[in-house]
Amino acid sequence: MEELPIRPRGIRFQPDFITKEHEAKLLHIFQHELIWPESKKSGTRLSLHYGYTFDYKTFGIDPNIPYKPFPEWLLPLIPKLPAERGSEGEEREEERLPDQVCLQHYPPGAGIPPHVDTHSAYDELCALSLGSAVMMMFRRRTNTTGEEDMETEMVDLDLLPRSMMQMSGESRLHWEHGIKKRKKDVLSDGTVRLRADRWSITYRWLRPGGVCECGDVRLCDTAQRRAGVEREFRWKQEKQETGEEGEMMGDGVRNTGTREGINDDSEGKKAQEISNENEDLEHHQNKNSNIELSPS
Ligand SMILES: O=C(O)CCC(=O)C(=O)O
Ligand SMILES: [Fe+2]
Repeated sequence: MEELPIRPRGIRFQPDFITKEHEAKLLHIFQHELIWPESKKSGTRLSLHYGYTFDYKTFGIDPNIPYKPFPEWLLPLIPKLPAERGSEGEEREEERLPDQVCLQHYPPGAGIPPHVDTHSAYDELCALSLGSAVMMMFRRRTNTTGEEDMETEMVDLDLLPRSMMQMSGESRLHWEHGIKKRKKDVLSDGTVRLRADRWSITYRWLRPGGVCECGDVRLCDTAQRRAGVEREFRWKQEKQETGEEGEMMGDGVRNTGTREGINDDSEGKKAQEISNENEDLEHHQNKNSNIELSPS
């Protein structure tokens, strides 16, 4: 996968990871063979999970929820990462299967709030896009002269159907990413593009040791815990900064600045199939209730 010569650094991108014919077969499976969770509100993002389930008490995997094997259709879609992968340059096994895979359906108009996938839990992230193209937004906030004075840098990345993207380094740790809830995207040449149904497959590898050393107190849950950041501070702060509860935040939460990984169904009900509306809310609640419990 080639690294894109843009800010944020660390985005690797491979257009046409699969053929159009292969994509058509997958979309048929997604639409006619898979059983999706029921949507409480039409037009919201839905997800299905494969592999291990995240445990918010240990920040590792939940030993009580059985591993859900990858289905046949998923096997040829697993990205092969280079041996030197890893945002901190650690040695990794080559071609280790991802620990968690999340298939998401975005009806036109659906989005995902800006977030970083939890630093302590996961290292590498990849995402395959299928169906409609969509504009993903990367966002970085820097504190220039003081708390009150935040500078926000935004970069749009066009996620073309059949493309595989890897987020590593800066793009993985120090920038948030999200997809605006809207029915159209405006391209860099001014063209307005209508959205249609999109599916994405997110691949996550657990971070060995479950601790991130990046030190980014704004985005890293390990750094926040070490700094004793007040539990609710992050979203209070964000609200103050942006007054934002609008377009990007419409998925049932006020803020997912450090949105937790994925499936939190500790009661074991429909363990791998929950709507993202609830999912984001649960992530947030669990984040808040478990941040002190995590091992350092
Ligand atoms: O839909 C995508 O391409 C990315 C989704 C994402 O950021 C996530 O699941 O954490
Ligand atoms: Fe993400």
